[in-house]
Amino acid sequence: MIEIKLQKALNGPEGPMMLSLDIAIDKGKLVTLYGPSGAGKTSTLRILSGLLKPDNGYIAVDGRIWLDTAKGIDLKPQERGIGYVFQDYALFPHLTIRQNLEFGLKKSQPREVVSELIHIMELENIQDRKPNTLSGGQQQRVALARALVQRPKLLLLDEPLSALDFGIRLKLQNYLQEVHKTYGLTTVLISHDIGEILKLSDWTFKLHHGKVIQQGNPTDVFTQSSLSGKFKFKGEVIQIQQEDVVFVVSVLIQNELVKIVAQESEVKELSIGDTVIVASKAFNPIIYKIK
Ligand SMILES: Nc1ncnc2c1ncn2[C@@H]1O[C@H](COP(=O)(O)OP(=O)(O)OP(=O)(O)O)[C@@H](O)[C@H]1O
Repeated sequence: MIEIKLQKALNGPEGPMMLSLDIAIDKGKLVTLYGPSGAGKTSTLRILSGLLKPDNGYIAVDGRIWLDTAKGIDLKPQERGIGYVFQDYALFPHLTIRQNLEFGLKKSQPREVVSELIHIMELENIQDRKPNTLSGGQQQRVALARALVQRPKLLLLDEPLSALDFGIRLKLQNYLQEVHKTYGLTTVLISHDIGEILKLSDWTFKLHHGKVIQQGNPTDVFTQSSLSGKFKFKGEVIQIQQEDVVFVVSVLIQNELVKIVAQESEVKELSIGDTVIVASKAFNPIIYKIK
């Protein structure tokens, strides 16, 4: 169990803002922080890792106190047993992949830890290459492996997949799920991708202006609108074509092109490049297994 109580005055996007949290995370769970830019998600991870000092705070992980400002306890980042993965992979460019992982080994650790991670993360074929010869997805796989070298108790992931293509992101999500289970991690993930959150996480905290405004099972947190019988997707208008008396609007949703029949009154306000919501009354949705 991780207990987190903290307060930190921040310069929010609209002026001074108090990040104020009192939350608990069960051991072994993967939880997500979701919320608009500037809500305080990254600051929360930085405080958990010890990189940012809160004004007041108490953090205990499995009964061990990492931070207690009232008692003057504040463990250094390297004493906290944390793996941290950022959106940019931050690998050492002059080291090979294997060397990047070995760099993180503590003196007391056997080198086999690295070989095991190379195996689990399927990095065998690229272990002797330098980071700049790898794709973004491969580099992020390495960054994830590197974060696990020291066998952290807590894995912090700050939008690690958001810079990657949709297909690669799905694959990396599978790796994430795999290592989270294999290593019995407790993981805190920041994500803006609701599909990713639904797929990966056990619990979601919705943050706004430094406060948790909603928390729960992600299906409950994100499907309130679908209880009304609707489902909806966000997409970009790619093409608008007139066909007889109706119009066909092509909308790019994720990486799929969806054609929607619309009336003249509906397309009047639309232009190519607009971001739109495609919504439907889900009277009879069809579900296909794709994997
Ligand atoms: N050390 C600091 N002192 C004061 N203000 C800070 C500090 N670090 C960050 N901030 C401000 O706190 C606010 C919240 O930042 P934070 O990075 O935590 O938001 P976020 O929810 O992660 O946003 P995003 O989704 O854009 O990454 C921002 O307005 C930021 O400028």
